[in-house]
Amino acid sequence: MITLVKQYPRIPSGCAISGIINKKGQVFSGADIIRSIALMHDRSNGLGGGFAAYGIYPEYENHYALHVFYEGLTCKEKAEQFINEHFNVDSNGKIPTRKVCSITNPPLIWRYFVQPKKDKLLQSELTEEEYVVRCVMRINSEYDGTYIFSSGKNMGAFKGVGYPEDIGEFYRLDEYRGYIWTAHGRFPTNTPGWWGGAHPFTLLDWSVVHNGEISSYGANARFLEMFGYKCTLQTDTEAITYIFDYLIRKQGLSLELAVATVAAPFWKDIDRMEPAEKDLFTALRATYSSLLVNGPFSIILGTRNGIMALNDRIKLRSLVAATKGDFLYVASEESAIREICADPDTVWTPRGGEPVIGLLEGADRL
Ligand SMILES: NC(=O)CC[C@H](N)C(=O)O
Repeated sequence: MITLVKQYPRIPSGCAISGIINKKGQVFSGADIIRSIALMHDRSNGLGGGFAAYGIYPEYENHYALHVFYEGLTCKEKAEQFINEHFNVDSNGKIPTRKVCSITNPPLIWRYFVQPKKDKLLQSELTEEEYVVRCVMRINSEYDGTYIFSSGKNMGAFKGVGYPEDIGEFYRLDEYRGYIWTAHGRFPTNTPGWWGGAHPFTLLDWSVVHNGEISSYGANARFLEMFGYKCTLQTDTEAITYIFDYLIRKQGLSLELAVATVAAPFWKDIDRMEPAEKDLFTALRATYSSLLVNGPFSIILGTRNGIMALNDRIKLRSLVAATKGDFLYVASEESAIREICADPDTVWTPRGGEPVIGLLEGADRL
């Protein structure tokens, strides 16, 4: 019999996430997070892998570390004109990589440690962070073949097309030391597997890795566009990163309220709340109705102050958490935690919509 249409198995729960924080801020190498995400190899399909690491650039802790993909040298020349016009570049170079057989056709991957040019910043009448965000958005939307995929301080994203353990090897992450590491193995849902589309998605110090699919992407992206965010990377997860930046940095919401916006309680639950709480949650849902994230998800949000893992309200994706001493671990599967922490103090599966927060000692908010 001739089969005209090849039937590929669809594995809707594919994608793996993992995250580790040492709450005392002690740094450790990327080897552990690579082992953890590698254990979940079969949850990805080789079309994306990536990591976010915090605390890795102590010698440049007051600089924004721009990690950039270029499709070629012409793109680099053009974008560098813009970068040099807007920033003082104190150091730059190729991000060190090693040859890995399975990683083919990488773009040019460059890193710049920069600070905004004082006069430009003054002229712009923006806060420093907003200035950086606008520059990132401008490059990513107006400069063909150029993508700034990381723009935080003392942190960095490392990502690409491949299995996550190979991407970790490629970027030599065993040679970096950070106090927070998050990782992602991708099984793309509706969009292409390309270098810019791999997770994490970052902006300033925010990073997000995500298992799931956002059915509200269009509504979310359109709302974000009104405030200068441009979703250019073709993966739904990008919008989640900008939503947290918008709600927490620009709107000044607490993490709890941002969570209540993204994974809002059901109306039937709001109806049963005490009057003051009911008013608050009603106002949140009404004001930010376009920022409700619909569809299945488990995510890990990273910032310099800690991590937060969160499931959609009805927990349509797996998420497990564990602690051991000063460490908090979160991952799609318990085995991925036990691979690097054989004997955790506590292990639990968080409920839908209930954030697991790992704060750095001394930090009062994420
Ligand atoms: N399978 C997944 O969880 C995919 C996550 C996300 N939607 C992506 O395409 O990258």
